[in-house]
Amino acid sequence: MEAVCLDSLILKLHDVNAVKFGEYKLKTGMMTPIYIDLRVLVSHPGLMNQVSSLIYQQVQKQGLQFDLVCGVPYTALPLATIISSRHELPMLIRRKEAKDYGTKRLVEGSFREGDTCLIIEDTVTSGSSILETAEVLYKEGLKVTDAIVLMDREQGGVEMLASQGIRLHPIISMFKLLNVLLAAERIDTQTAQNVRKFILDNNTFSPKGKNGGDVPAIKKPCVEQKLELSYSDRAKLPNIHPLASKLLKVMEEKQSNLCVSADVTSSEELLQLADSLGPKICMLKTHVDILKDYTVAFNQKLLALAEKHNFLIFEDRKFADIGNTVKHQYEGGLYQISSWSHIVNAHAVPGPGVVKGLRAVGKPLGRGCLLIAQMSSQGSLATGEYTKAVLKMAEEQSDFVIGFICGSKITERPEFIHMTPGVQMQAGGDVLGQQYTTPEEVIHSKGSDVIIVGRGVLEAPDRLKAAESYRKSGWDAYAKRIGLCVQ
Ligand SMILES: O=c1ccn([C@@H]2O[C@H](COP(=O)(O)O)[C@@H](O)[C@H]2O)c(=O)[nH]1
Repeated sequence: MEAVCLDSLILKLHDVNAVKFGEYKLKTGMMTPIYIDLRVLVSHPGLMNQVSSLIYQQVQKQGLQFDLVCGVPYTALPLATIISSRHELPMLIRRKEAKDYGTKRLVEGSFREGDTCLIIEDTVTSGSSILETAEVLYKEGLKVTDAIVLMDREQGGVEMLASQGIRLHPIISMFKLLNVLLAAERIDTQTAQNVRKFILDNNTFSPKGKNGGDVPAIKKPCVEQKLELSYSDRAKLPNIHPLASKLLKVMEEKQSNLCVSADVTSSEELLQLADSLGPKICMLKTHVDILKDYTVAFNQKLLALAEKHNFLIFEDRKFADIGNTVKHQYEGGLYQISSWSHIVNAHAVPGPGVVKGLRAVGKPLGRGCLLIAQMSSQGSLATGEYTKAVLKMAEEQSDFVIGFICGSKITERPEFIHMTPGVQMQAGGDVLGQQYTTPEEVIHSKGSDVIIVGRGVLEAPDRLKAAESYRKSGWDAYAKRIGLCVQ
């Protein structure tokens, strides 16, 4: 399969007038200064092949598992057809309207109830077209967990679909497109600024408010008006948890939103890592139970290094039992986690009692907890309604829950900190189902606050150099997210 360079593809799309600047009306009725018209692809078979290759590369990168593909009618139909034919993947065709003769089916093709269907789309604004297709497929007994889109206008489609339990994997973001066209002098700075402002001001996703009512659509920072708070602004919020405030201050001071996941099995190596990478990180994450030579002295040494280099310790214990049991697991046993780890995390599966149990031990010590709202591993069940329930649980115990382990921002409440594992410089995955996203994607596009990096640093030939690259990449992505207003 040919390797497709994203930047040159963007320029080619511009060449064939698939990217238009002016005044256009979207499906939603909204007027837009940029219109992506991928219908023209049918007149450019070479380009159509390249786009199809890129979509399939993304399917592979994400390690998606599915039984069938289905293109959203009509523009994505030929794309899905090419992918289906080239890779021998069975395809379905969704009809927009049923025929009034014959089988009257809305979905053409053979499938079994319970089969998983990957949706392929050309452009996403709100995500409603993908959802409409998914709903038709659901009615036929099919499952839809993932969708791939060539062009994401970054107006809330990813978030809306995530709220419905569908992971959307975009290939080109609106901001990437603008940057490439600007760098190639296809558009001027003013045009790029106008489009950016339009995109940031017109997010279509309105999550349901606490009482079930609509809340305003998510707003991001815009060119003239700063809407998103910086880490240091958030640290000063009146009702922020003191530990979350401390973390945000550390992040700002060290210009680091990097948490290194110290997944090594020797105490000495872990302490050496903490000492050498300490200046680069805001947090060190441990799995204390993988140490083969753990002693109580280890805790004290780690705490001393955390003070020396001003970082927090996060024991990734993933508590998941009834309140009474997690209390013991947190406070006692061999590891006495509450005595040295500033932050722990928990699954919400047992219900609010798990947080109550941890809180009983951790709150008097000034500790904090992250709830696992989503996971980076392939096929994770922590999606959709589950993620929403986790958010609700956090809101109800925000005197102890300081944020989330998640793939992307799940709430606009600035007091909560979003931390994302599964980060490497190259998107991809491992053979055991881990899925990687880049720092830029996690912080800039997905709106998370902290990148958690393990093997990206640990397996690098020079760990310090790698940690510095991740620190810089995560920080630059944050600066870009926040700094749009001060350009
Ligand atoms: O959803 C999750 C939750 C936790 N993790 C943990 O983060 C690190 C990631 O290590 P990499 O080497 O960067 O893959 C690891 O400790 C996991 O237990 C996660 O990956 N995904």
